[in-house]
Amino acid sequence: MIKVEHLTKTIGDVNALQDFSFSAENGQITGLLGPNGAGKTTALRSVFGMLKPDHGDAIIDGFSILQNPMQARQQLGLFPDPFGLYERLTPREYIEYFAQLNGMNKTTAKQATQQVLELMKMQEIADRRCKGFSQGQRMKTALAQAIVHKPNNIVLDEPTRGLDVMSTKMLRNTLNQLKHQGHCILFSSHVMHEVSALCDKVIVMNKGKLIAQGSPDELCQMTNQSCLEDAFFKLTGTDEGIAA
Ligand SMILES: Nc1ncnc2c1ncn2[C@@H]1O[C@H](COP(=O)(O)OP(=O)(O)OP(=O)(O)O)[C@@H](O)[C@H]1O
Repeated sequence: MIKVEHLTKTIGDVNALQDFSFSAENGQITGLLGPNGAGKTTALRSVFGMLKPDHGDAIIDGFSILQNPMQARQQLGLFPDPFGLYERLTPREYIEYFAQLNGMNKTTAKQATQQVLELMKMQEIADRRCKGFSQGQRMKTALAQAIVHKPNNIVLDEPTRGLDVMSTKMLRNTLNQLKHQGHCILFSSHVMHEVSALCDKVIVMNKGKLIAQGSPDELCQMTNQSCLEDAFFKLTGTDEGIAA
């Protein structure tokens, strides 16, 4: 479970986060939805401890990212940009390396890597260098790296950006599987249909602030609209950043 408590961050002249609080529960997919510049990435970077807020904290499975950063980070899997993979490594080498970075010894890391390669059905590409991989193969490698240490919580910043239809579908299926296994999944997006289709809970933010939260249906009811896109428009007063 991820609890974001009163995050506040000013960057230059911009109030990127203003007393921003929400929680993402286990066994649910929580979407952070907001127009361009709303503060989604800043919030997720604060959750991961890459950015120090001026005020507030993020608590991951009971560990404060500020007070206990090591323990808090060990409960988190961060989905990296699938286009930024180190191309000279094979998925097995890549995933094993990250398993060890997350505190596993060599033997345990090898076993955990084999398990995740099987889970993601990656045996055929496990020992090929990532150079020349398709989008789907890159996405699988990136996701496998994020979950190899079996983190309870998985954080993804605009995970489908640049992915083709097949890779997006594969990612959605995997996120749903992880949710059913009880993981807490938190991702940011401004793609409405993706958020509608995937999320149990949607956190709508704009200008660094929480605007509304609830299931897609609840947000529609709250605003008297029939689809999330219209509800979002009503809540934020903008259609900026809405992607088809
Ligand atoms: N390093 C920085 N320097 C200056 N301003 C920044 C910096 N990082 C973020 N900001 C500003 O903080 C605000 C929030 O940015 P953030 O990237 O968190 O938004 P976002 O919701 O992720 O946007 P997008 O959907 O466009 O990626 C924006 O106004 C942005 O310009």
